[in-house]
Amino acid sequence: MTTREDGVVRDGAADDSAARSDTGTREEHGNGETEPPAVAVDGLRKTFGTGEDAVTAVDGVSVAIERGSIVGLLGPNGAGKTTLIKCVLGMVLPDEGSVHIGGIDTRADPRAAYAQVDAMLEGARNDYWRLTVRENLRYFATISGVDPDSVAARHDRLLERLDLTAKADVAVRDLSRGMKQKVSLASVLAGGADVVFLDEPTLGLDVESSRTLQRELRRLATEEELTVVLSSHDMDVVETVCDRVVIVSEGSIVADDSVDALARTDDTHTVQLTSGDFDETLTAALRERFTVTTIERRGADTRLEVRADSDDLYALMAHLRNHDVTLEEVTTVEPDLEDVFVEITGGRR
Ligand SMILES: Nc1ncnc2c1ncn2[C@@H]1O[C@H](COP(=O)(O)OP(=O)(O)OP(=O)(O)O)[C@@H](O)[C@H]1O
Repeated sequence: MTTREDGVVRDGAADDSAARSDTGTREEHGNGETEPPAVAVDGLRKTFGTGEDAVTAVDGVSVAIERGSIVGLLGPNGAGKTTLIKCVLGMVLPDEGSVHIGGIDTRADPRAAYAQVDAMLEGARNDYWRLTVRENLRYFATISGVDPDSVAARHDRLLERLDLTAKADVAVRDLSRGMKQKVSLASVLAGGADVVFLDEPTLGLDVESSRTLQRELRRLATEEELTVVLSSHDMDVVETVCDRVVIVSEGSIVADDSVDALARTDDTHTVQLTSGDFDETLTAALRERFTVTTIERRGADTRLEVRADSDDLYALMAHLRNHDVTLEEVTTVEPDLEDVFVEITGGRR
């Protein structure tokens, strides 16, 4: 494994089947054989400090991540995402629990377990700025234990797909911030790792570059079975690129499902109500009693946006009936990941 954060290098090692174990869920394959998950975390716990100052950053987390999937790790600031990732990568020693990568116990045989893992933990700052883009890819392939000549075609493809071909022979220090970020990602992928951990990979990227990067991650997951664990505060990125979302709050997993399934479990609805009968007194009364998020004048009409669970919605409609309000239009807004996240984590970002 090579992490871009601290320069720690654990190069590839011979597979040690003695270190493989059956811990963690195994995936069924068409031929009836089972394959261990790409990453299996079981009962992971980590507390920093002692006594009154103790902070339990990871509080008994268990999760299995299947091969070829992109999993988004979300949570408010301080939820424990970074600590969890660092425990999985062996950069922080957990107090309890186990981590298996491709079925290999990371404590029993860390070299074999981490041989196919790479990570970008702090964006662009870990590339070698004096080296060109292509030299960086060759360097990171080499320290992953791969002969760079054997993956030259792969590097060309990566550069092309990330719109970096024209910059291949330019020193990284002469690139824009967004391009440096893309070089960082290309470096993480340069050695052909099976599992990559990406912390805020799209931070600072313009919309086009962010989309390019998301497309490439999806392609690698679908075509090459790359497994990606991606932590981000950008809900749109997570919603677009991830197969599955794991939400962490106060050290524990509070939700773990596909974006669609999470949206379906959200009992809070956003409704837009348009009427010519919303005068100031009625609007003030509604704001007092319900969660009115937007008030918009539209000619003679007013449109209110209200967030309400089923009980509130019933009470709201009764209230409007009692005040003889004629509704011109009622629209229900489908909850997006942001709504679900706010609901689950109590509004913390
Ligand atoms: N080395 C450390 N020593 C003491 N406390 C720590 C250490 N690292 C993290 N913590 C604490 O553990 C908790 C979880 O922090 P962590 O960085 O894992 O959260 P996070 O979800 O990654 O947050 P963010 O989204 O802000 O990056 C926080 O309360 C943090 O202050």
